Amino acid sequence: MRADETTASSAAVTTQDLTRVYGSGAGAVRALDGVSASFARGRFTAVMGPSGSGKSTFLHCLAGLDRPTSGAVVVAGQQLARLNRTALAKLRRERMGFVFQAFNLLPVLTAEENITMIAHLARRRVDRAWMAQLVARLGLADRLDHRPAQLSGGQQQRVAIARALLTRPDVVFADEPTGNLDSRSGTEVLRFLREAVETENASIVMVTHDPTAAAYADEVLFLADGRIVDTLAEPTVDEVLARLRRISEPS
Ligand SMILES: Nc1ncnc2c1ncn2[C@@H]1O[C@H](COP(=O)(O)OP(=O)(O)OP(=O)(O)O)[C@@H](O)[C@H]1O
Repeated sequence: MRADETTASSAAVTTQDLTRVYGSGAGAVRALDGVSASFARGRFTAVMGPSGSGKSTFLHCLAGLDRPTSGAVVVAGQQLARLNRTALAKLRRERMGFVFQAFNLLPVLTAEENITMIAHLARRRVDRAWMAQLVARLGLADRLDHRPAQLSGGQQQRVAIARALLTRPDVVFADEPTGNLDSRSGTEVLRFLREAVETENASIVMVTHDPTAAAYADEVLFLADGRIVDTLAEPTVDEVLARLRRISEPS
């Protein structure tokens, strides 16, 4: 356990009254409108909502990829708005992991080099035993010398997951991680993320449109018009669909 974890709350990420306004004047768009949320350590949370409800904006603000107009984001005990660019980049490298819909692997690097890239950037010694475990569990052992173009989409996403987990981040942000995958590869990815939560106490925040993917989470947050309008613990596909339908109905 890191020293600062002994005093930190059980939350991996918290937000307080998060607001993000794009543009100004009559054309201003309030993409987030006072979102306060807490993502506990060792929990898998899905963020859902209709198109334009603010999901991507929320994830980008949580991950320090976008600056909120007002309100606070705290990751690993640090308030992002108080960090300069260098400190924010360091925090992102060392304490956050990322899994994107488009995989975002470097094409010139092998699978192994992609997996270790963030650890190298963070000047961290690669934990070889942990890496071997990840690679074995993700079924990548015989693919480590391949470049991304030589891998299937599912394999590329599994490389991205190994990269995200290798540094044992405080939180993994996943943006539609199954959006580019067929259902079998998508299921493998979701099962692995679930397993990482169960066995490694990983904390995952995942934006998804897919109720099946959301059902792998411990909890679903529903956004509409930039606000949290509902939450669902221990989600099932049917209940997620019912809640989404309710949100989309005109009131
Ligand atoms: N850079 C931007 N400039 C202006 N408006 C933006 C910008 N990014 C997002 N928006 C607006 O903010 C609102 C929320 O967008 P956001 O992309 O966060 O929604 P979303 O729930 O992720 O949507 P989707 O499911 O379609 O990806 C939308 O009205 C969108 O048009």
